[in-house]
Amino acid sequence: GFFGKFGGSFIPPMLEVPFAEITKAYNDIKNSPEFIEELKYVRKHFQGRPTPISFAKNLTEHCGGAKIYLKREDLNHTGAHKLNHCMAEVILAKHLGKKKVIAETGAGQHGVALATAAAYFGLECEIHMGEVDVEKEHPNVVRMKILGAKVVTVTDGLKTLKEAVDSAFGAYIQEYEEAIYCIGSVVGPHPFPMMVRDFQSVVGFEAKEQFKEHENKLPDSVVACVGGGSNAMGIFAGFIDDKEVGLVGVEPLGRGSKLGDHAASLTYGEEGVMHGFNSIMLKDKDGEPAPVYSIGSGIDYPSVGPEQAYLNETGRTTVGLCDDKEAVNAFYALSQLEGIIPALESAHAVAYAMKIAKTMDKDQTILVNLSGRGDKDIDFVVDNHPIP
Ligand SMILES: CC/C=C(/N=C/c1c(COP(=O)(O)O)cnc(C)c1O)C(=O)O
Repeated sequence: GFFGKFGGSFIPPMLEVPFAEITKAYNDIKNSPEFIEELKYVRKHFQGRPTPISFAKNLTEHCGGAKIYLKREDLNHTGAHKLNHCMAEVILAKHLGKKKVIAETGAGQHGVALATAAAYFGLECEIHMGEVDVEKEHPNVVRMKILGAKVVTVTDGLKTLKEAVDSAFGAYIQEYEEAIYCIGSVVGPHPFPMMVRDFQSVVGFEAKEQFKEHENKLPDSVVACVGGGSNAMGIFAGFIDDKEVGLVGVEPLGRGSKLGDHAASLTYGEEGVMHGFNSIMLKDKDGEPAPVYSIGSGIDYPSVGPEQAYLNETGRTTVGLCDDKEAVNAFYALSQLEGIIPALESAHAVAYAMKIAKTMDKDQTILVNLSGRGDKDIDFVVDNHPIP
């Protein structure tokens, strides 16, 4: 369960057996024809996969350099990439005879996706969400409830994503016999980072084939925003062995580089264990997870997936930065130039692509993982950042 020195499973002894069960069940089903067939079926007939790759012609001309392509995970059912792992996590939960799934959510996309998968497969769903995010991503809270999920509002600490994970894990520990934790990204104790990356890899495999239909070659750069790292690992999966393809994870610089004003874990963090895994995390002076901030509720997380940390340390991936202002600018630019309203998280990847496109030749190409749509963000953005 390690990626170099990163990853592992730092969990209380009482969870050793439940996590061993999850790991065994996953290893049992991941190559079984039934699991593969069921996942293929729900992806095609329920999620609406494959999602297209769109050439952002107007955005490309606006930037005046490399051609920008978008992998449209905003068109995946529920409006983000999250359903790719939630459907698989709930199939695994059923295989383990679980009655209930528990998770955290920040942007509410993972919460909506898990509630959707739980409704589809007939399981109970409990989502923990920071009070700040309950307010800010209100449309997604309403969707979770309509879908039959119980939403637990978390009022500890900063009342955002990190606290939602703490709270959800605490609830899971109380009922790990009949429930399973369905984590929202490539984070957490082994086997979660591996499992979620496997479940998201469909995005990268689709994208590699689709991109060659557009350009008859591979992209020069693949760009994705990084919160925990699941949408990035998913699209990177299709290109990881093609060394000529640059892989860029974009971290949120929020209000600036002062600790507490951003969530750029790989850029400013150091090695440390939190939420059951060793990775590169932002620490306060006591070595605890530092306060973090981003305009994107799904990327304000003080650590990052262990595989992401490993790929960055070995130089296979590089890190880009995007602050709130650039993200809002990209949110409006993509909307007004391409007719696509992106999630604020995804807007970080779009903003970075816009930045590097200008420095690249017109025959070069950038593929952005457009991880989600911005419906959840429209009131917050318009209320705080007037439409240009
Ligand atoms: C699990 C906590 C993260 C959430 N969302 C993260 C997110 C992210 C960042 O998550 P990762 O892909 O795992 O880095 C990117 N794009 C969209 C549309 C997102 O909603 C959530 O709760 O919905």
